[in-house]
Amino acid sequence: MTVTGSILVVDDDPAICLVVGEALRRLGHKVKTASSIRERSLLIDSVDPDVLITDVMLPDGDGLDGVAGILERKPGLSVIVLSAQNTLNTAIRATEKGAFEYLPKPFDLNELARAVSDALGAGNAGEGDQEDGGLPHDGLPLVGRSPAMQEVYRTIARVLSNDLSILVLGESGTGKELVAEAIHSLGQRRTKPFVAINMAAIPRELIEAELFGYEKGAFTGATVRTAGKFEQAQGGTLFLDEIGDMPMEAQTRLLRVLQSGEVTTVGGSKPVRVNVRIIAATNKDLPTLIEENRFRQDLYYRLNVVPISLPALRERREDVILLARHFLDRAAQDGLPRKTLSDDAAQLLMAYHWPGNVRELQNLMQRLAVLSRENVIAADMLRNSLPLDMVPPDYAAPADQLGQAVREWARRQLGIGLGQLNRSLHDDLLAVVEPILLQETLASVDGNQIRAAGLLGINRNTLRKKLNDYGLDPLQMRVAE
Ligand SMILES: Nc1ncnc2c1ncn2[C@@H]1O[C@H](COP(=O)(O)OP(=O)(O)OP(=O)(O)O)[C@@H](O)[C@H]1O
Repeated sequence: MTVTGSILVVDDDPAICLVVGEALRRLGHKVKTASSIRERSLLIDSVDPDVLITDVMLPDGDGLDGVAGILERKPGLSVIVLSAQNTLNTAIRATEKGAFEYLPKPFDLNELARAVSDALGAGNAGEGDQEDGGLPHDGLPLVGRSPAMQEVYRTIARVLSNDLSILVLGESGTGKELVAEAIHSLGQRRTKPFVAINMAAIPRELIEAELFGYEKGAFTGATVRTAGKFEQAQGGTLFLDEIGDMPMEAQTRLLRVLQSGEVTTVGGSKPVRVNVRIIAATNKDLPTLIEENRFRQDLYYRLNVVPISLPALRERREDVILLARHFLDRAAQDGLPRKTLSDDAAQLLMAYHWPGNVRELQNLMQRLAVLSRENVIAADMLRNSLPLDMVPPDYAAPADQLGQAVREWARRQLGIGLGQLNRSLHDDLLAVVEPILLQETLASVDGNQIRAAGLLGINRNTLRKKLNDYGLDPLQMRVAE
């Protein structure tokens, strides 16, 4: 049975209030709406909602400010935050303020409905410390606004206030170490050390000595007692990179340390208590390694308490340009000449397969910042720098491809005699291509209808009407800002 409740929706976009309000009412909830912080404050006591859904950018201020205060007065309330900013920063702030859920715009109505129903089932389950913990929000390291990255940000925000073990998964160069550093530097252990060790980069026979330390004389060359990475990370975070490459014997020892919370150096006998948060990472498929008896299942369960999967760059092409510009900006901050991307270069970057993921993109941008003589990086320049076999040969002529597709479509329609039916071929074609154009444009500006209308060269009302005419029912599609 679905639990229903009373909900206050706060958003300055009347369309969102309308759409969200309607959708929730249809599910049996009682809904009131407000368009500003002032109105929210006026209604919060009279409506006394079970769930508050609030936007962040409101006309009279930041919608997150004041949330902690509201929760203090109404501890049973659950807050769902909506935001078009889609950054790690917003996800973290929302969690810190005690929000139950954070939904980046454009969001899916089903997702919102599920969040509301979870919130009603749970009461306020916000894990935040209800106050601005003074975290270093500026210069957050992770760039990217794709839905997949937003999921990553949400998980990061949820693990900052606890010590759960994290397993970061993803291809090489997707940012696994960066995620580990972000969790450390934003979390409660940030004043203590962050120590990283790469299992694939250390000779197998030295891994245990590196991890657990060794006593003087434990082996040839051990001239002084040396603390291992566990001891070095005392109080902080230990990042175990390429964990899939760890030899079996070392895995057994690692498991024992994790279970007992104590390390004994190689050649030593006195255990030392250690308090470290473990973040492991791998680009290998650990369940397969377990089947092949190359990875311990019990260790896997211990490490994989919270998995974070980083998508390959080719699976989030919408982040490519954002990242490319970020790396060009960074190069400029480092004193290199400021470079920008031409439109065709941007298209080529989006079309490329990026086997080396973000690292490959970063290296390419740094190289171009140094080598390119022009201030605007052109596609030709990229063609010389990227392995050509990886670039789709037909990328350069999207307009030609579209023309060819239209030609084939028109011939097919005419061939089956549609012209004699009482229908308009012109409207039929528009009905195929225009919704795609509208949706893609909206998605590229995070659902902001004003900006989308600007890019399309039509006014906002026309855009709204078209969305309506094409049956792009805002109730069915992702909600725009
Ligand atoms: N989302 C991102 N925003 C900004 N920079 C990023 C992002 N992801 C990765 N990078 C940069 O790309 C490079 C590679 O990232 P990182 O070393 O974290 O990847 P990795 O997955 O740990 O790679 P490997 O598996 O090879 O160790 C780094 O210089 C990192 O700063």
